[in-house]
Amino acid sequence: MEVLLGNGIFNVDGELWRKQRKTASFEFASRNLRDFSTIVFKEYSLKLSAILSQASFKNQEVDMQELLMRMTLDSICKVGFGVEIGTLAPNLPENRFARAFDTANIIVTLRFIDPLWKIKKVLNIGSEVLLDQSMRIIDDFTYSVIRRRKAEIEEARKNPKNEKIKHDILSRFIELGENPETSLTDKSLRDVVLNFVIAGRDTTATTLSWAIYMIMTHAHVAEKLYSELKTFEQDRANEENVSLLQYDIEDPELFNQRATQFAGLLTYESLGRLYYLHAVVTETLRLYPAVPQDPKGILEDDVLPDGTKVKAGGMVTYVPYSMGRMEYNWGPDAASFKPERWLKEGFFQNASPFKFTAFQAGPRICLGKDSAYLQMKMALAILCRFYKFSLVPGHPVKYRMMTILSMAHGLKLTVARRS
Ligand code: HEM
Repeated sequence: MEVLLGNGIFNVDGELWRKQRKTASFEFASRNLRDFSTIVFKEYSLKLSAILSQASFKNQEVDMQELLMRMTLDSICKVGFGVEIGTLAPNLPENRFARAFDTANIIVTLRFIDPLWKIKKVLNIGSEVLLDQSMRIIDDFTYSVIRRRKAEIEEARKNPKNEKIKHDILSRFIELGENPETSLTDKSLRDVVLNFVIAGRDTTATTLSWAIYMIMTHAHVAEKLYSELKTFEQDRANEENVSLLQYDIEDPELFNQRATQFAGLLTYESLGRLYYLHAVVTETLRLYPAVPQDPKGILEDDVLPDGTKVKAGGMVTYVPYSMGRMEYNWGPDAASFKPERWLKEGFFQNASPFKFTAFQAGPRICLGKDSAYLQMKMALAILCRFYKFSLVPGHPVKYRMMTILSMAHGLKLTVARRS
């Protein structure tokens, strides 16, 4: 994976990992990044809502997984390096960076099962040529953003009065790297940014796709969620002293205005009160963990706590997909989608990360978990409050066998507006 991930957090161990983990944990805990992400996630969820509204008026089918991939790519590029790449526009434009990024991601992953990839690389043929071309596009784009950000930060420093504080992860890493001891080269900055894009994009989009699939195939869940969101909306409107816009679902303009008004009531804190929604997302990840299996190399001979001997040079894989479905862990109804299992007297109850392993556990537990929940809850709150989804008859929902558990043929659905 070196060509794509370099020395980024995913791809390194030891000191290189420890340093990045420390800086990134600090950043992820910052209020600035959280507030900036909340604004970005809201803006892009509303863009998605506008596209769905248009599709519903025109009775068009949409591929929800594709739209969600566009939404999360735009969001992570904005949060990660402060750039608007605009793939979630109504005409669904092509974007060179986005295409190259998808191509490189697929080819690098397929190297795991293609014994000939090294030969192809040496001879510069087949998929390795395409990978090379894609990496050039990705690197050109990323390095040009890094240079631009550095110049902006330099310029702002000359004019302290005009200093616009940038909240994207890249700007923060550039600033943190100004201490000569921790100074980061452009290559290290490139690795940091691309690792975050990889970490935060497909994982969130596929989880949202599975969540919508679960919601539309479990009518009682859709209704419970809708009812939680309606109550929330009224409570928040009362708290903020705003009167909710009266609207007719046949009026596109008013309908979109109303969705925007609802989004205005969604804050980081208030999203924390949507326990049923939180349970729906978590139950989705139990059955459809975005990282379904997570292999690790063995450095030294060792004995696992249950007595299993493992040998240096081999591999151990923990499998969140299986662990999420074991009756031993979840009881006899382990195979059923039941968000209620996460609630006690209406409040969300977390499980140990060693039991619910979708985000890993221990020192390398996912750093973006809270950010992912923030984005997923923001998007689902708006979508499930204003739309009802139906699967296009006959559309096959099948697994795609890649590192991330996505749907092989996308998620084709029709959309109806809700009052
Ligand atoms: C549903 C969404 C997500 C899931 C299921 C998920 C899952 C995971 C898993 C399983 C790992 C461990 C990988 C390993 O063993 O090396 C991981 C690591 C990581 N995740 Fe996430 N992730 C999600 C979203 C995000 C987002 C949105 C971000 C950031 C914007 C993010 C940032 C990271 C980072 C930086 C690591 C590496 C941590 C380390 O190696 O120390 N993740 N994630």
